Amino acid sequence: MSTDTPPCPPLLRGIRSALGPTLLTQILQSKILLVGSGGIGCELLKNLALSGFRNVDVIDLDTIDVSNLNRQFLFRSQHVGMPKCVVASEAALKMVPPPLPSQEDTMGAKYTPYHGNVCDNSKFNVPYVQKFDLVLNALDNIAARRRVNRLCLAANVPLVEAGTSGYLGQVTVIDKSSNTECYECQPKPTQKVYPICTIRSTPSQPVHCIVWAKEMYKLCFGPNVGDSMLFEDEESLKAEKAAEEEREEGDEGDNGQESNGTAAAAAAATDGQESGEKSTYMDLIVGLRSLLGVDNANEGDEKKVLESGDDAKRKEVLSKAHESLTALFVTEIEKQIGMDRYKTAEKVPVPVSLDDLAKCTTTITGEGEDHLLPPTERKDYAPTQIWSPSDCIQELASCFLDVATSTNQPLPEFDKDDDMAMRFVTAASNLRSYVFQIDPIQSLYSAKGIAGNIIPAIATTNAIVAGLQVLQCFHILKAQLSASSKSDGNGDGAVVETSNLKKTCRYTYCLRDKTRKGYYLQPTTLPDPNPNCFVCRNAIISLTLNTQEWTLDMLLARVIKKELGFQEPTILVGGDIVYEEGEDIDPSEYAINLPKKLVNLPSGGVAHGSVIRIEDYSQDLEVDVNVSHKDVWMMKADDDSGKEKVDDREEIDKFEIGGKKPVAAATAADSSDGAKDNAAQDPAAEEDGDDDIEIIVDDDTPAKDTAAASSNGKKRKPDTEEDGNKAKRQRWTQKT
Ligand SMILES: Nc1ncnc2c1ncn2[C@@H]1O[C@H](COP(=O)(O)OP(=O)(O)OP(=O)(O)O)[C@@H](O)[C@H]1O
Ligand SMILES: [Zn+2]
Repeated sequence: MSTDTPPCPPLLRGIRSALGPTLLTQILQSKILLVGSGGIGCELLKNLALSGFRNVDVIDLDTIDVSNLNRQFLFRSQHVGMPKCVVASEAALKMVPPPLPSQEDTMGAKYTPYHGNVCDNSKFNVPYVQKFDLVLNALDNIAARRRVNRLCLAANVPLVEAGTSGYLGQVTVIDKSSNTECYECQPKPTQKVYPICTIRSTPSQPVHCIVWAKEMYKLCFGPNVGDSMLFEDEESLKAEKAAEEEREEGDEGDNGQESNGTAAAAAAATDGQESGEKSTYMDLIVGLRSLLGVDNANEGDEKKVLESGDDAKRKEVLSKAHESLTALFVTEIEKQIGMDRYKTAEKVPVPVSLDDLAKCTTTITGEGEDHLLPPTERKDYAPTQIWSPSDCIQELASCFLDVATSTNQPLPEFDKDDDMAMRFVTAASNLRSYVFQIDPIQSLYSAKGIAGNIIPAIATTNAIVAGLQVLQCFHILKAQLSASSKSDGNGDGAVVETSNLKKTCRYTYCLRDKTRKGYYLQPTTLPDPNPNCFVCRNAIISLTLNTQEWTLDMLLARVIKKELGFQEPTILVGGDIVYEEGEDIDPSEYAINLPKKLVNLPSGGVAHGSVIRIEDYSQDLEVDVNVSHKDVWMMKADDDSGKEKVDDREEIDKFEIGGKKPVAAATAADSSDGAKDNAAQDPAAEEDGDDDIEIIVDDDTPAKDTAAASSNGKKRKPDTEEDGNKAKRQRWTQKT
């Protein structure tokens, strides 16, 4: 970067007075990458432009939605549907103070949009990031943040990371050469944790019913029926039955005492259905999927199951839907009551009335009499209305008809912004709430808030956080400037001084309530890295799973990609490659190993005590994984008995990443109990990959501690720097 001082554009004289001419020159000449041009990103772009930054790349994968217009102020209604990064870059460019007339060409500002996913390694890789003086994150999900974190570490470029959640926000600087904590040094607490048995059989809050309805949506329309935690087939039931028998044997050996006195534990032990017997609705729903064309569709298939005017088919769909809904909301409920499942429950469930269910077959959509239309098609419809049970039935019927007339099969994963998905989830969850007498019944509008786990975005918090990010940019540029001038001062230039951002940059919290000293912003020093972080410290990871049952495919999808965030992994066992992905690599070469059990992999296989090496050149990441074999999973009861209780999740699905993987911030800060740190994972329940997920784990898993810490909504108010560092248990739960 040249240090010639260009003349100052008139509108930047204020900046020059405040920061000095040298830093202004640095600002004018620096190259910045901004990832995300949503809520924070729009604010940031405006700040960058008005501060004089002239060379900015903007990456965003999204297009503008009407719902963005209230706070993403660079967008107007005519921009709806256009790429965010394009519109935002154009708007910001117009705000860049114009150069002096004589400087037109050399001072020309460039705001370059890239409409794409930052995880796309072919475009946004280490050499790309190395071109920048610093990177700014304005993202809303963990996967993308994780990706940028790794790219910046690999490229050794400082990253200004930020997030907001309602009135709370935080900004920090991650810099490899300054030895700061990285984004992944502290694992991210997940937002909600619900016991599986609560969702399946003992719901008590609207949110339990909504989580259930989202699983039901997956069961009815999802790309893979087995992905729904409500799915049952012979095989899974057989395994469940075997597990139960084992449990019973274990209990006998323990004088037959109930391991945990709580009603939830009792329900968990038997869960939703008698072991070995499918729920009454299961086969009907699987049949309905097939009738709707969910299972038999091929990609790009233009054929609809139900053409307009085909009354016979329409009748068939509605009649099958009626049968399934009756099984779901009447027969199965009666069966459970008959089995005394709710003997001790405060409220015994009440099946939906058969009269209401009959509305299913009379539902009409499109033109017709008002009273026969589903609620969302009526003239007076408003998303804040509360639907009666018969409204819910009609809405569900219309969803089934929509799917039958759609060519877009199988449906994508649940998305709160998808109209049909929200209609389905609102109706199904409310019917369940009616059955279990849970208040309040939700409107579509409020159900959407719960289903998407939405904390309303506060434009002011975004603005404050973006302001703080730009202040950090000034500090970084200043430190880079002083480091380069010191290096130059060595005469021969042989020793390159690196900037230490810990001296100048701050981790800053944006608080809702004032600190004792009366401040709403709480700056603290940049934390040191977690020595156990496998991303920035190359720490060894320990992994416990059933090596005789897990296949390489499971390991790859559930642990290596989903948990550890590898993008293009190469997996080595005993020094030999057993799997490889990436550009120029033939995926079929190692495909043969994917279905193999870990113990049967080449080079001696993976068993207790084996070490697997995983490398990812796209992220410049290598890690060793110490594997332990485990096939019986015991868990501690949450009462004081200290007695162990069998974890009743699918044995095969269980794994534990522990020891060397950074522990959850909440438990790390609060507890010295190592057992808590090793929360068993339930990958089946962790389908979604972003911040908005509800993780569903069983009762008594230590993950509960994490959830409590992240969802209690109370944030510590750090008054001193030390307090501020402790408050990091709350970090990174932000949405935006
Ligand atoms: N992997 C990614 N690559 C590029 N851009 C991303 C990626 N993930 C998220 N983004 C972008 O980051 C921005 C985050 O901003 P923000 O959350 O304010 O926007 P939003 O998703 O439109 O808001 P909301 O979710 O509240 O409706 C979005 O514009 C989103 O498109
Ligand atoms: Zn780290």
